[in-house]
Amino acid sequence: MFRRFLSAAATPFRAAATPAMSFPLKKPCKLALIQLATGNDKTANLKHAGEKVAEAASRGANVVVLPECFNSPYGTEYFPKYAEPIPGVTGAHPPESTPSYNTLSALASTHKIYLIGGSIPELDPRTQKLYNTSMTFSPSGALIATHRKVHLFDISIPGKIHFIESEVLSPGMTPTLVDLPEFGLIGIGICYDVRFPELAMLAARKGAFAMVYPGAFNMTTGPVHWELLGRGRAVDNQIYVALCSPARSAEAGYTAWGHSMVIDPYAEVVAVTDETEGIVEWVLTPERITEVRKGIPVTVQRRFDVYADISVVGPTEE
Ligand SMILES: NC(=O)CC(=O)C(=O)O
Repeated sequence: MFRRFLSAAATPFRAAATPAMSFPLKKPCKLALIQLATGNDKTANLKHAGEKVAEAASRGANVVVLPECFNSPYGTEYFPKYAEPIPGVTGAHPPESTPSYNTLSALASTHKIYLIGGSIPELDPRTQKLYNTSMTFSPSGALIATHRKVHLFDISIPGKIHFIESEVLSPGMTPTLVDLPEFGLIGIGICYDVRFPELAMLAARKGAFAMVYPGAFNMTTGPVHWELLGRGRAVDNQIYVALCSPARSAEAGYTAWGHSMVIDPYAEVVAVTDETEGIVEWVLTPERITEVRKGIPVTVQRRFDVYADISVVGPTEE
């Protein structure tokens, strides 16, 4: 199951096999990706995120996305210090212990937007485990989904980059599909999750119109893989893909690649920025999905007599 759904509108993962998905998106949806400049001061990061979310909302965004670890520097040494519990996921918590949740909820309700709050280091007080977790809020400020990064970023390229998230983080155990009732379903992944086609495939096969990945690629992998992976997930599934990075900072221990982008269902990069702070916007339309799927009808040409239907097999239980 997609067990991290929190909304009544949640769609069980083991729904009937995907129906024809001609209209996964119900109406045009303006998406804004905030390539946020962040630093070491959590309070300042939250305030600045608020300013940029307000800016995106004032330009008519329906769905606003923040980057991975938007409230914290990206590094295993920082996660324990910046981690917070998430109300509703691990019970009730005093407001002073959940500033990121409070800020995101208030921003979503003030601006009447869906807010995919990048990710934050999450502390589960029941187990003392830490996760890299994305929260999604509805326009009423309700938390409607959380996604704990399923694939932890454990890589070692000699002389280039060594990063082992699993030294301090635990992996999430479920894919995440969130229902935005006016628009449709969106799948959420975090950064390294984009390297695993299965999450996007599962979401698309369940009817998602987009995969959204808050992410922070780096100066080694970013130039070669960031766009390639995003376009791969888009062309495989004929869905929109959004990649939302922090802005690059010369002072940060981890140098983010930047280049937040929106990719359309034909795998074209339709909106992109450089490495500096900025907002990437695009209006996602049902017509574009329909046009692409009509022209290249892979969504109805699959051969489940030759290979398994992953969306019916589904993920293993936690
Ligand atoms: N930071 C990540 O999770 C992933 C990344 O940078 C990469 O896959 O490369």
